[in-house]
Amino acid sequence: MNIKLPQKLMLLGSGELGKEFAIAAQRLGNYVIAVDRYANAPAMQVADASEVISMLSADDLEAVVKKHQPNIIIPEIEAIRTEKLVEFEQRGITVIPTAAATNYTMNRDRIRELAHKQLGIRTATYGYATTLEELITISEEIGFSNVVKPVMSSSGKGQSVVQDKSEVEKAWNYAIANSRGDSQKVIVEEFINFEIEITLLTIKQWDAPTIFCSPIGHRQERGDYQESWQPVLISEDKILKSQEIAIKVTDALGGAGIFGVEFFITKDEVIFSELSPRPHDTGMVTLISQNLNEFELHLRAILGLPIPHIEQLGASASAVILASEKSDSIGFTGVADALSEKDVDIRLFGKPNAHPYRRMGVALAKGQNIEEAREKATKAASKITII
Ligand SMILES: Nc1ncnc2c1ncn2[C@@H]1O[C@H](COP(=O)(O)OP(=O)(O)OP(=O)(O)O)[C@@H](O)[C@H]1O
Ligand SMILES: NCC(=O)N[C@@H]1O[C@H](COP(=O)([O-])[O-])[C@@H](O)[C@H]1O
Ligand SMILES: [Mg+2]
Repeated sequence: MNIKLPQKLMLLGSGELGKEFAIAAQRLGNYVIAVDRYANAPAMQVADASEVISMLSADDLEAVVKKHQPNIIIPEIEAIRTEKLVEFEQRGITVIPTAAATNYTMNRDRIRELAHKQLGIRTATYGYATTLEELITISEEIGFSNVVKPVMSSSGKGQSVVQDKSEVEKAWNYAIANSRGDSQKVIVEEFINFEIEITLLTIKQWDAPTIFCSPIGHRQERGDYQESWQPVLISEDKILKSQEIAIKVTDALGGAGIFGVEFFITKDEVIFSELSPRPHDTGMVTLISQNLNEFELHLRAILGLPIPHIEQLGASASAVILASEKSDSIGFTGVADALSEKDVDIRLFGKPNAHPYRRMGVALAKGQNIEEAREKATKAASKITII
């Protein structure tokens, strides 16, 4: 592939991940159109043009594509009318990684069937339910503890850990209330008592072999990421096993770009969880931990540019800066204090409003070892107050 620059790139979703991607794209002189459901979204602040639409509306998508005529469409969130992406692809616009992949990965059941049934990959034992009665039956089959999630949701929305039968109804109501669109289907998974969970950033290229970043460890609360770090202390065998699974799944999905492939690592096993066909939130640690961050890698893979070498720069960590209340006018204090330590950096996303647990920024740190890097990132994040 010998691509001509600049390209016209349309981002569907313009949050913190899109913002860093847009910056990477701009650095190579590309033209970026940032699209999201609200005005002044992070990526819009650094894009050449922006549009506010409902990305679940085929008509809205048609209108912005017709107006801006992008060469490449880059989904940044899951909640998109993916059937419309198929149509764009048929008309010759490149969709990253492919229109079909975005559809598979936005439905937990579709990607799970592909990985487990079609490809024979080890996952948590699971089942589905479309009514409370079905959920009770399947929960008892799988056993407790288990995890209930809407098939259509992300960032832990609608997800709960169920300890026993008395908690099933609450989990059902919570999942249905927080399900995207009008889907009434949930997945129940056996609770995996993992030693560590990792994201394997996997870079699928048009004309070159798939390559990997060093695995990223992370800690989640309420199904949402709190801190991540790189590298992780797991055996070479387990790394190779996770790479083998990542190749299988991403080859089945096709196309090009970065994928965040999530695994649970137990004492003896590598268990596939799910994947994002785009940069991963836990991968924000690469903003400090690698010579090329996950956004630059995504861009190079999309444009068919070479990636001669990915260098891991040593023990690094990220910690999220979360809002604690609802607000329409955002300010930060404590930034100077947070930046006073060596090898600490922060990103404040510029989201125009806040609500409890909304991710507003991230602290990044390097240390002598992982413990120190995590401590520094967490400490820096805790110094920042949203006012
Ligand atoms: N079967 C399970 N056993 C143990 N923990 C689980 C299980 N499923 C999910 N979790 C925990 O919840 C987190 C979020 O789950 P999952 O990745 O499926 O949700 P998500 O909504 O897609 O999140 P995101 O969009 O941020 O990746 C996991 O990273 C893990 O910490
Ligand atoms: N796990 C997926 C993820 O982290 N996605 C990132 O969060 C944004 C939405 O944030 P918001 O909900 O605060 O608008 C998305 O646009 C993307 O950048
Ligand atoms: Mg996940």
